[in-house]
Amino acid sequence: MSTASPLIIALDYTSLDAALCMADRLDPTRCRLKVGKELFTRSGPDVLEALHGRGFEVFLDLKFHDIPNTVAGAVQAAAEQGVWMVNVHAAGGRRMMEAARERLEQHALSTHLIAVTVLTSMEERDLAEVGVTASTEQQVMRLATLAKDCGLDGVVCSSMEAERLRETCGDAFLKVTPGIRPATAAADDQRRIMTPASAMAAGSTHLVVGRPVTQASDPMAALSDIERELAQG
Ligand SMILES: O=C(O)c1cc(=O)[nH]c(=O)n1[C@@H]1O[C@H](COP(=O)(O)O)[C@@H](O)[C@H]1O
Repeated sequence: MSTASPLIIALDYTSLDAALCMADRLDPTRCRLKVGKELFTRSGPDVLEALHGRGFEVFLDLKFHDIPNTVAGAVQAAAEQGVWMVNVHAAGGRRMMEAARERLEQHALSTHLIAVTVLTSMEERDLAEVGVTASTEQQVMRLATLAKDCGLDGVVCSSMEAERLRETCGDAFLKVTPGIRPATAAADDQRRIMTPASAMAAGSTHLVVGRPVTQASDPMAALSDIERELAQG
């Protein structure tokens, strides 16, 4: 089932049962789901089959970062399981991203391939500690431009960079933005955050929302609140 909603709900759970319990409270016509490292490492591909069976499109967020041949193989494996979107780390470089994109093309796989730029949990001092002297924005722009040049469909970035990315990379280049927090929600471990409506206004094409929905006492009500905020602009 395809949805026009920009919302991607992060199923960050420790077991398949817990993830499916949440999926059963959500509606595949109103959101997509994201499966990340913890859930996938625990459940394996079963989770993808179960979510696809419930009609959800799935973003498999394993953030591959390895030598080109290994990443190309992993991206192919993900796409062959029918996921809607898969990601790699742009810091893996041109040859890695091109190999992944070419592998999808060779096998006529239509899964969206996007690249993580700078994690939304990172600030400038975190970048400096790993030897990146550029500002966060400069580093995001550098990696996003490289990802676009390698033929990727878009990037994961914070909504704080989405506006400049829209100017540089255009509307069609996907800007998938985590670090989304309704005004009343806690920031948790996120650093570069925005409200859902501001993130869309800034040029995000998709919003990744985890805890503000999955930890809410009524997740569907929390999702409806976000939809209402988005409709009001
Ligand atoms: O690739 C991601 O999805 C991602 C990239 C990033 O820079 N920051 C980030 O938070 N994420 C993911 O987005 C989700 C955010 O969840 P919440 O902070 O609970 O809304 C988590 O599953 C993260 O793994």
